[in-house]
Amino acid sequence: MNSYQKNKISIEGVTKSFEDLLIVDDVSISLKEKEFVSILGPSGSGKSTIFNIISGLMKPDTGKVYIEGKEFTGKTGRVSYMYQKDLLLPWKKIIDNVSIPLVIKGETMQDARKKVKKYFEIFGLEGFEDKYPHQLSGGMRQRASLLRTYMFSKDIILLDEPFGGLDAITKSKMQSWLLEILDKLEASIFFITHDIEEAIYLSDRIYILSDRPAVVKEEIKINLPKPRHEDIVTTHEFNEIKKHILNLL
Ligand SMILES: Nc1ncnc2c1ncn2[C@@H]1O[C@H](COP(=O)(O)OP(=O)(O)OP(=O)(O)O)[C@@H](O)[C@H]1O
Repeated sequence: MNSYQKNKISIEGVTKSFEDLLIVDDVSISLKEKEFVSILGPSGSGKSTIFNIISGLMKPDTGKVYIEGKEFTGKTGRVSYMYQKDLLLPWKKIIDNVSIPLVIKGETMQDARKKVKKYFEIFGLEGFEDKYPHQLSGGMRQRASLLRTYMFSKDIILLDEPFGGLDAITKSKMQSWLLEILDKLEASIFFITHDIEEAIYLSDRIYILSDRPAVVKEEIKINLPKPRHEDIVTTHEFNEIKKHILNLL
């Protein structure tokens, strides 16, 4: 990553309280083009609130949200956002679940199906277009949710603990898969997690948040070589970063 890259997202001086309880305190963070940036912090520290503000679902009390340099504070519809519990509709086939964002944007079901179909291979879902969510494994359902999110807006994506509900083995497979397809997606991704190893393994940069109210404690650049493989988690460099983060939290 170099300093000439454009900001896809930047939030500046964002503060948010709920009923006099300060949750987010003067947070300024950014995401550059094609970057993968994690927001790592304790449970309940205000991470999802920051995503709600970036996506425009919530207005900050103070501060501003910019997307590609334009002000977007309180405006929805520009970035993809996958919630922690983003469920597929059980009564719809996978292809129709994934088509929803395009249909909401006004495309016919037929056109939407055609457009999403070409991404089934990248997302490891080829051949499962006409299955229902309960016929897929947990990892596949999560990939289908990710694809649905990606179809809303392909260039800027917010992922709120997308692998949080998966067992350790599936989670590790999903992380490796995500790293493999990142180049093809050509997206800039903000990723919420409270899993330190996940954040180091996947990210170009990590913002470490404090306990509530969330303030940015440190911004860490992850200079581990790419492409990254699973065994990187056993290296000295990886463990040094992990130790540093553990000391901060
Ligand atoms: N709409 C709301 N009204 C009142 N309080 C809220 C609201 N949204 C969030 N909170 C409170 O703000 C705090 C931060 O919540 P948030 O979901 O942003 O944290 P988080 O870091 O994403 O947590 P987790 O990792 O557990 O999902 C919590 O104490 C929560 O109860």
